Amino acid sequence: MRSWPASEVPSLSDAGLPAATRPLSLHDTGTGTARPTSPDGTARMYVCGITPYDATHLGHANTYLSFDLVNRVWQDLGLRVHYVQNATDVDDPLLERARDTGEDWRALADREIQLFRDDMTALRVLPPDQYIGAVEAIPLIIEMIEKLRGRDAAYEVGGDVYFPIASDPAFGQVSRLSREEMAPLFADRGGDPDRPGKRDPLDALLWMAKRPGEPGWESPFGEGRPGWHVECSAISIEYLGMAFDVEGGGSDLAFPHHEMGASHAQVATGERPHAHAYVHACMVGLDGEKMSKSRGNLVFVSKLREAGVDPMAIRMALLAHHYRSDWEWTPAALDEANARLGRWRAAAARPSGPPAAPLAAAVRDRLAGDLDAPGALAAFDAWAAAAGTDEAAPAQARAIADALLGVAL
Ligand SMILES: Nc1ncnc2c1ncn2[C@@H]1O[C@H](COS(=O)(=O)NC(=O)[C@@H](N)CS)[C@@H](O)[C@H]1O
Ligand SMILES: [Zn+2]
Repeated sequence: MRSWPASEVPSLSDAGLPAATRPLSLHDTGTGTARPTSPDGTARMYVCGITPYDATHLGHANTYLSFDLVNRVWQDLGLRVHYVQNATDVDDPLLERARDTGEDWRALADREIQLFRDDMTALRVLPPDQYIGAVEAIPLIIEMIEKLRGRDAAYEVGGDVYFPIASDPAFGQVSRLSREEMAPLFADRGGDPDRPGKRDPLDALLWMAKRPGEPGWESPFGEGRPGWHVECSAISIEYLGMAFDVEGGGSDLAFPHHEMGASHAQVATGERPHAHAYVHACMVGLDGEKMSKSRGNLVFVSKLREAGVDPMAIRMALLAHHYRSDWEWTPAALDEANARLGRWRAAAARPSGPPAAPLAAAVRDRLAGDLDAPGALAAFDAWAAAAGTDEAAPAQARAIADALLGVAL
């Protein structure tokens, strides 16, 4: 599937600034600590994409923006980044929405994915090298399920195929949750713990036999459609291989999605780990609840853009929060971001300013420490508020805002 146009990432050394040196440290859910990412030459990242309906709300945007910072910091360190993202363009919630609205599920997915591409482009989120839909990945998914069957790590219940978590001794090492904590989350997030005939309530669906009125694809285990988690296992391994650097998503993906996906990948390949770090971004809320389709408390990037809001102000409003601390959206956030953007643009339009090398060092230092974007914004505030006579500084400051924060001044 087509991704979206990439905005140019300026090289800070071309702008006359020193090279970055501090490696990026990210909080890894699997170990509960922030650890330096140590890609060998090419940094490999898989970020779970949208299920294409209700795109792109500010929660989605906040998550993709967080991993855009990872991409930019790695590029600033001189690393090549291999970035892969999926789109879950066939799955229960999508088919339900299409049924509710009477729209063809493919048309719904296509329209929402295009909206997502436009919003990501406006927010200057760099595109993945491969943007892969679940439907186009079905041959890969079937291959992975065959591998699991070959390792006796798949079994049938009523025509559907399940993954036995007992086949993975390391199950639980991504989320580090107890079984008591896993059970309710599994039920809440698409699982079917109470289905009779399963060996373990937490066993996850790999392939669902075709239901009447639903799409289905041929497979060696009957006509049907893929389960959710196996889609990201199959796509991530196909394009990145095992032991890639970062698997990313919002915190609601740690369990079951990333746990299960890692388990499928590790059992199917017999290799470990699936990813070196599992990185999870916070939940953005509105009116006291996590912004989510089911609650309908959504603020859409496209609606703000239609209302004439500068996408750079939206980006700055999101960057004002640490990527791992849940927060609530308020209209005031946009006013503050607009004012801040105005101050930065005025400062970067001056004929001279304070030297920019210390600014580059401060922004890099803050971002390298588990993406402290609020700290990086504060460093830029300080530069913008100070006077100086360095005539190269304003252009260098613009390059710093663009390359590291994705903000076009
Ligand atoms: N309120 C929210 N705040 C922050 N991130 C959110 C919020 N709601 C959803 N997300 C994140 O946005 C991304 C897309 O969510 S989604 O559209 O539901 N799609 C999926 O989770 C699957 N297609 C992943 S394979 C996920 O990483 C999810 O964690
Ligand atoms: Zn995923």
